[in-house]
Amino acid sequence: QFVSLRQRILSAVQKNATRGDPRSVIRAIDQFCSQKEWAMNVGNEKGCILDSVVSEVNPATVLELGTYCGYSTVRIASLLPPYAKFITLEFNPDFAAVARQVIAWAGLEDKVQLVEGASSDWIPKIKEQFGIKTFDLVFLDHWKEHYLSDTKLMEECGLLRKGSVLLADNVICPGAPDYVEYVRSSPRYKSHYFRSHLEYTKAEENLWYLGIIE
Ligand SMILES: Oc1cc(-c2ccc(F)cc2)cc2cncnc12
Ligand SMILES: [Mg+2]
Repeated sequence: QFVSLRQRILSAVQKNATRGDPRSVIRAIDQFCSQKEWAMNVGNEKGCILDSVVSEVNPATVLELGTYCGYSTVRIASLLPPYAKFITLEFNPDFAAVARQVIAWAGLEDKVQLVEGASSDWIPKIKEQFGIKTFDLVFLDHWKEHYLSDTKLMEECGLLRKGSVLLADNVICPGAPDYVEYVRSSPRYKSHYFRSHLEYTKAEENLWYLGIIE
């Protein structure tokens, strides 16, 4: 019967990756998506940029908006210090179900909390539900229409502080023009972008780096 793309990605991980080895999980997904079928993982080129930002920030608290199959979740979780708190929000229950299994295959289920539901519903509850004051790093990789509203919501909920870093995928493709316009014109942020390509393609893409300065 019909097997969904996310199920085929999970099968590729279970077939080709070693349990407890995050790097083999990343490699298995990248091989499947570059050789068999495109999927909207952040991919290896942007993934290396993500890795360098995570290593530089060395965050004690991380929020990821948009888990999908858990590819970037595994990349981030594998670089965090042992005491770090990492929350990833996924709206789609089918994606969340696959991501849980991918994260578990990588042996990282104790490093990350996958929460199902809408970011706009969960962001106001994070402080009391997870005992987190502010986030050192936020990776935005969910619906582009929600980048700006969710960033404003995080500000309003006091989840961002001076020094917090926000990294946003897909500011070109599919694009988040209102978000880029807002953060570029705000005195609160220092922003720059990393030039890259849309995952598994030659199309131009940027990762948008945002540092909160006040
Ligand atoms: O990295 C991404 C890429 C694309 C996407 C889809 C179709 C297309 F043609 C180009 C790009 C969509 C995304 C949705 N959420 C998170 N990340 C995404
Ligand atoms: Mg993306």
